[in-house]
Amino acid sequence: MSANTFGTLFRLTTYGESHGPGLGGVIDGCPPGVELSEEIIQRELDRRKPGQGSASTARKESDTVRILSGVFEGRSTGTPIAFHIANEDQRSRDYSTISEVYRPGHADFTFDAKFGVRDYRGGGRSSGRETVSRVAGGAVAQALLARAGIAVTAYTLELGSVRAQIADPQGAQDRPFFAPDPDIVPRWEELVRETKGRGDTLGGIVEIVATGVPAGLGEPVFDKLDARLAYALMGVGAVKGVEIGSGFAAAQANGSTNNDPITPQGFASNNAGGILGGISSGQTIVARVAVKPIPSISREQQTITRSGEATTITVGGRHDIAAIPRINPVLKAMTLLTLADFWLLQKRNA
Ligand SMILES: Cc1cc2nc3c(=O)[nH]c(=O)nc-3n(C[C@H](O)[C@H](O)[C@H](O)COP(=O)(O)O)c2cc1C
Ligand SMILES: C=C(O[C@@H]1CC(C(=O)O)=C[C@@H](OP(=O)(O)O)[C@H]1O)C(=O)O
Repeated sequence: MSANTFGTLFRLTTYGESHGPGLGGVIDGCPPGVELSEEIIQRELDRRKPGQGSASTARKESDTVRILSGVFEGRSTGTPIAFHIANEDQRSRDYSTISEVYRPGHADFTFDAKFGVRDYRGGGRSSGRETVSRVAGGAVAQALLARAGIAVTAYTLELGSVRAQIADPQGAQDRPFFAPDPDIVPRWEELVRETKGRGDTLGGIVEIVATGVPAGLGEPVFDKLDARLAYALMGVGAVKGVEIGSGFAAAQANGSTNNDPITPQGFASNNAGGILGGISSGQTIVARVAVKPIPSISREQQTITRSGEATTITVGGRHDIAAIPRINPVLKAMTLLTLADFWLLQKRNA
């Protein structure tokens, strides 16, 4: 399996760089008959595209998707679904300052260490722009899973250290900033303004909720559902931690409080986050992701040149202040791709 392919039965292969002609991917393994169109994929891409909200990069990309194969008269045909998204606003000349100098916190140093050649115009393959292909692939997984009643949502729980109250997680999907609590949005907007004014950036926590997942998805040993979900989510740039259910808080709990009592009517709580022994329990799956602050900051930082000499850098170009909320649909997509894979596996084994 190529390092650019995700999944086993439902596979996404992606290509493209931030400043190349475009990005895209191929979905292999989607059964025939799934309702699909450019509009259906575009709906998801529109949630991620740049230029929306005060935390977003000023780069203007319409992220218009073109389906090249695998869909006929509004349905998947069972053949590879290929899609392409053209880059429209590279303005690559803005990026000359990072050609010889490594940005602290970004992948410039490690990319050079690995490949010895780096397309310095923006983040290249390491750019968050690469996630556009994941969202398109996730939209295909969403269409497949909708037929089974499985749905995924992802919303901001914390921006910086300002936490939202979760009153209605299920209804959160279409709210501004993908926030479960609309009252928090003005406070977050103010935090973004103030942080941007200091030439700095923000991280946060995103919560992901999957409903309608039947009991039995996942494998008991190496391909545990929680392990594969963490792999999928950690594979997104800027993600630094993943927890399932009560997660890190479980370390301080007792068995008596952390266990979810089982009654004839079902589980009495959901500290497990919907997964026990690597297998879905039929409860709602809950994961949280820690997102680090954007590394490209306009404040002076200490670094080195490609030849190892000490220097400083003040990063220019067009950058997000926070990957949140644009990362939210990406995390949703990675969860959908993971679930689609396990769902097909379970159907095959049934
Ligand atoms: C949706 C999204 C948008 C991002 N926007 C930026 C950005 O504008 N500038 C930047 O320096 N990093 C941005 N990042 C983060 C970097 O891509 C990421 O930190 C980098 O690839 C290094 O990977 P790591 O943080 O996982 O180690 C973004 C990430 C995502 C997922
Ligand atoms: C363009 C997007 O976000 C980009 C994510 C990103 C990064 O380093 O992750 C850096 C910036 O772009 P560039 O690669 O040109 O420096 C952002 O604008 C996008 O998400 O569509």
